[in-house]
Amino acid sequence: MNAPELLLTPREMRKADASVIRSGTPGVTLMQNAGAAVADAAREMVSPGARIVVLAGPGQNGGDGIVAATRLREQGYRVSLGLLGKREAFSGDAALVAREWPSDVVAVDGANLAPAELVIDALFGGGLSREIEGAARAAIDRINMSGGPVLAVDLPSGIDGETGAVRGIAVRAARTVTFAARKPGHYLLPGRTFCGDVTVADIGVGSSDLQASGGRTYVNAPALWREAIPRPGPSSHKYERGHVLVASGGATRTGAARLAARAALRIGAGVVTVASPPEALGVNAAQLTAIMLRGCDGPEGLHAILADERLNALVVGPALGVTAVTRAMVAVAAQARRRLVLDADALTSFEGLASELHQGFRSAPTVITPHDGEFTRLFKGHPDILDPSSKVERARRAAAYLSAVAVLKGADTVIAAPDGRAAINANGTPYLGTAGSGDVLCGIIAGLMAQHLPAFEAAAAAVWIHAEAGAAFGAGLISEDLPELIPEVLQGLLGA
Ligand SMILES: NC(=O)C1=CN([C@@H]2O[C@H](COP(=O)(O)OP(=O)(O)OC[C@H]3O[C@@H](n4cnc5c(N)ncnc54)[C@H](OP(=O)(O)O)[C@@H]3O)[C@@H](O)[C@H]2O)[C@H](O)CC1
Ligand SMILES: [K+]
Repeated sequence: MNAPELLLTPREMRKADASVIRSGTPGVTLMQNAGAAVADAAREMVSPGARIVVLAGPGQNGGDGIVAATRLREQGYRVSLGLLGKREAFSGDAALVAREWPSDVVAVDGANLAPAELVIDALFGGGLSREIEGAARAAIDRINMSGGPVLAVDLPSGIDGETGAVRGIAVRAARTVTFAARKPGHYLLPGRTFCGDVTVADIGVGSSDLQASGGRTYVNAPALWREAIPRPGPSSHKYERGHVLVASGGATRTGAARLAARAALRIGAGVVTVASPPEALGVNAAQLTAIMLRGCDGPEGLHAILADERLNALVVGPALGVTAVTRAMVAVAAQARRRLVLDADALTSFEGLASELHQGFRSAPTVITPHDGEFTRLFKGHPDILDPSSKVERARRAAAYLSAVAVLKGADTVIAAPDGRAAINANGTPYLGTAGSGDVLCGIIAGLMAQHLPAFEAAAAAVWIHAEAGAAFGAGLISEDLPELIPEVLQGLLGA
């Protein structure tokens, strides 16, 4: 089985580098390896002898660029080197490799990009620390205007490796070669859209060095949770596969619960029940077959239903209304100590009241699934949670504060656990932005938790499966399609 792919922030990457250097490999060897990998990628992009302009910044990223320039020149390419700053200003390993460049250099603003068949962007990588202005900004502007392909070293210059943010301006690359491990900024938006194809070069950083970085952010992919997906045994009966209860909204707001319920059943929960307000029983009954139905009159009704201990996973929120009654439903669900998924109105009903949920979920696995708007409303008054510029960090802090897994939705959905693990999802499709899509996601999460997946694995698997189903369908997707697409995705995962 493949190991989960760890993503390292620039700070964590520096710790990994330090670990390599402690074990005896000099830093300049890492730089030589990095530059050689960039040169290899360049050779794949242009024909022999092509004109290549390398633009190098003042740090180690520039050093990698100079190594690549030197290699490519030796291999017969017509290479010119533009520096941001003076050649003498390089320090450390970059100063060592700068001495080996045998030809002239020009200032970055004097580099002529017009004849270049390839521009190698080595202005800034993991050391970018502020907004880009002045000569560097003008250089990036010219790279983007040049119209030719750009190969970025480690990160497209201007993209923050931790957050994926554009620090004022950023290079638009056709390809990015990064080293040892991808960075969150390669996956988080908008960074992802600037990178082109990203490849990871092995520069001699071993897996124990990567572990030494302390990184706990992963790409969300089956390697992270496939082993946890249950396969029913020969003697399993339906209640062993879990019983999900989905709370329905009133008579004109019942569709969300049915979407969640259908998804929970499709992902393998043995039994699924919709808990319906009395006035909505008719409309729900008319549209449910394999899914069971029970009348549920508000929080007291929910409390009474939960006397049945076989109900082991709950979905509360979709289309329930932003009201004190919804808050009371959440309180009943939390006190019932069942696996719990909270979305939509369950979260918005606690606008500015996250403190009422603080640690309320400690006793049972809980997942919250806000999009950005719901997240901002829920954590109003909590700058420590809302302010970090990294989406991963915001999700992580929310998870720690609530003792719940936080799924911060979007085109770059982040899943974070209270223990600090986080995953960034990358297989999404814009077609998932359709009414009811989030309700289906809640149902998949609850269906997996009902089958005893731990909350983080359930949430991460559900986000991936949901996205995979949406991407498989493509144009014309509506939420009703999503539960019906789950079997194929599941069969692909389980090989059955
Ligand atoms: N294992 C690896 O991954 C290796 C990667 N390598 C490469 O090293 C870089 C990181 O190198 P570092 O020197 O830390 O950082 P940078 O080269 O990205 O940039 C630092 C310099 O840039 C200046 N800076 C930062 N932001 C700006 C800005 N907005 N405008 C102008 N100048 C800026 C910064 O100046 P300070 O004043 O902040 O100090 C530095 O001068 C990594 O990306 C890889 O490419 C190694 O080669 C080996 C191993
Ligand atoms: K770069």
